[in-house]
Amino acid sequence: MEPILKGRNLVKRYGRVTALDHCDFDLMPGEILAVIGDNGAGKSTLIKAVSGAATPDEGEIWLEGRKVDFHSPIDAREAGIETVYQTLAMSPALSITDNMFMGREIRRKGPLGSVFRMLDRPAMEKFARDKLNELGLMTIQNINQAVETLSGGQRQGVAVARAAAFGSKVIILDEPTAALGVKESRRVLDLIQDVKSRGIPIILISHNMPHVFEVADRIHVHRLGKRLCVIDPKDYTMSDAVAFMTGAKEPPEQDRAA
Ligand SMILES: Nc1ncnc2c1ncn2[C@@H]1O[C@H](COP(=O)(O)OP(=O)(O)OP(=O)(O)O)[C@@H](O)[C@H]1O
Repeated sequence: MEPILKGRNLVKRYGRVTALDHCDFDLMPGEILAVIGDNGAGKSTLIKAVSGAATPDEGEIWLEGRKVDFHSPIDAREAGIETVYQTLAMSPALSITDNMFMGREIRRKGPLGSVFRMLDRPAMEKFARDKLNELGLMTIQNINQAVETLSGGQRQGVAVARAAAFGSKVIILDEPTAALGVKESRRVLDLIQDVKSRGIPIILISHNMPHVFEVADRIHVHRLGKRLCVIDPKDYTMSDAVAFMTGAKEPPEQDRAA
């Protein structure tokens, strides 16, 4: 099976710091791939490279077997890679519906839409409601409620629903549970599984080992700017993973990345 998203030999330097040092990366279709690593290992830089937020100095990125060259997050988004950052890009004062669309609004049919740019609000509200429903997020009562009135978990839910709604091929979640309580984290983990069950692969960056071990199919361990190994969470303990991450222990040969 070919990876849906693949990085080869990625290098990114910031002055004297090499944040990515000939790094490889593979996301397989339909999987949840966790990316773990110590602070400063280069996880965010890797994610920025595959999501268009940073241009690598060297190396190649392939999406569905085609080489891609992203110059901005918009390029990546248009190609089907949606990133949900911990600091959610949402407008708190706007409604859930408006936040779901942001730049992709449905216009009225005919000249009212094309000339006067009038929005088809009923269609937008229906779409938003359907999408939240599909993902079991209808604890949200009112689709026209401002996002600032939602709980942290619900906001994360809206952001993930937005990513899942627009035909994404890959969803990247950066520390989705970091700011959440136990119950809200639970909801977000369930939501991640739901998105996976729709066939959309997910890259999950997280420092939370129990969460990683609960949902990930494979774990990419990042150390010193590159992929050290990829492990199956069923074969290792959380303390093994942390030991690989920090360099306290070396992974066995068969799991080492080339
Ligand atoms: N814009 C930048 N300018 C200069 N140095 C940077 C920049 N972005 C990242 N770095 C450096 O690159 C290295 C990798 O950083 P990165 O943020 O990718 O690590 P990380 O694994 O995501 O860390 P954390 O878990 O702490 O978020 C670090 O040494 C960091 O200081």
